[in-house]
Amino acid sequence: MTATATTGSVTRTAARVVDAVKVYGTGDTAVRALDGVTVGFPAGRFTAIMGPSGSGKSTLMHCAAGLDTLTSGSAYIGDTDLGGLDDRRLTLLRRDRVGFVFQAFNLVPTLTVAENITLPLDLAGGGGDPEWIDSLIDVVGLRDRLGHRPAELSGGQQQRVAVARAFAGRPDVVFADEPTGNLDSRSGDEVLGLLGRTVRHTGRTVVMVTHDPVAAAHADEVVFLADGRLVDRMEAPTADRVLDRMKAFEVPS
Ligand SMILES: Nc1ncnc2c1ncn2[C@@H]1O[C@H](COP(=O)(O)OP(=O)(O)OP(=O)(O)O)[C@@H](O)[C@H]1O
Repeated sequence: MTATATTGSVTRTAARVVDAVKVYGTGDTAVRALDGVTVGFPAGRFTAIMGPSGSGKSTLMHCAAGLDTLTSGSAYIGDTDLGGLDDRRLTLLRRDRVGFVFQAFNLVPTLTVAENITLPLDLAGGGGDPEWIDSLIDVVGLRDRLGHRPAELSGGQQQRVAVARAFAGRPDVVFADEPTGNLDSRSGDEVLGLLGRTVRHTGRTVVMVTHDPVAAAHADEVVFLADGRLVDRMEAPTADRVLDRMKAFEVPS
């Protein structure tokens, strides 16, 4: 088991990368998007990845989630080394052990809310755990909308469906990439509160990329990237403290 010793307790790591390097392109045009990042995302916690534009946040998330491969170094989901998996096994791992929430809600317009939530499980040929899905529907507050189609929902409600879908298969970790990018601040706040509640109520793990200090403040911990490197971690963040930390990245003019 992957375990990180912390003071007085042992924290399991739901996902981690070790010495992660990602280079896009070759020669003069090569970009070193990740430059030797080692970071673990503790199980049962909500972690935000922050950093200036181009610092490597999305690249880190994509490589940690098995959506993209590292140039060198290793990425693990639990104890599984993603580098050791062929395409088929990687696809199965993403399907069975990882959930995703994207900025665009990516719901199927012709399906109802209930059908969208269970779609990945239905495609996998399972049906999932009905009790778990039932409790998720309450956590996301969509019980009275189950027969609606996405077009009949607000943006915030659609993202709540996407959150329920991401957790439906009881994944080890849910990766969220700017999940509030398409929402007004009130709906965004609701979705972030929901991600936090789901982590606390279910003991699942969320890793979220954001550039918004207010969004990051919903997380238990923030990790900061700059120029493809991990430069800081902050426990119990507040929007003001995150903003102050981000200001330190700005180049004085
Ligand atoms: N497919 C790609 N091909 C070439 N370069 C890329 C590619 N994807 C990302 N990059 C480069 O890698 C670096 C890191 O990009 P990444 O998208 O991970 O940063 P980010 O912190 O998520 O940025 P943002 O906040 O603007 O979304 C940037 O310099 C970017 O231009």
